[in-house]
Amino acid sequence: MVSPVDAAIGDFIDAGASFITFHPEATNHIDRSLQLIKNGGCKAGLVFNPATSLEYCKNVKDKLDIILLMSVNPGFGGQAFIPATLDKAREARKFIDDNGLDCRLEIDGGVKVDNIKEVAEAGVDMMVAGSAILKEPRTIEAYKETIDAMRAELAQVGN
Ligand SMILES: O=C(CO)[C@@H](O)[C@H](O)COP(=O)(O)O
Repeated sequence: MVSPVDAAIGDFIDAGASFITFHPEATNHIDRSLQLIKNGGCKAGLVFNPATSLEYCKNVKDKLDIILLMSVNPGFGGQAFIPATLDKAREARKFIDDNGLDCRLEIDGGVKVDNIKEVAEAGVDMMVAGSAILKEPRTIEAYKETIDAMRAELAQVGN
């Protein structure tokens, strides 16, 4: 979680970012921060901590290219997935679909082989997985095995 938001946006644009997201509670002017990102040619979005309401989306929906739901309290990898995030994902998916938005729905935190299918079934289309993949043994083969297992789970979505 970075604050102040607006001062950092230019740095990320200059560094070549394609998507820039920020926490709504970290800026004084959500609409202005989203506009700054879009004016810089990047896709823009909001990040929601587990206890932060999706209400912030309502008045800026035309500027949202991505909604990112934190499924842990940000800080470090290896935390357990917070199950209530699944309801929040369903709520966000409904908001995106009801408003006909061209907006990705991402989740970050505690995503593993054994919950990635449930996450996708809640309407999420981008997942961040850290410790599930980057664990011992730290080999390309081991990483691939986990990613393949995740892909196999995703192929079962809806079954
Ligand atoms: O930034 C954060 C949490 O602060 C996340 O990106 C996690 O680092 C993802 O790691 P896992 O929860 O998958 O281990």
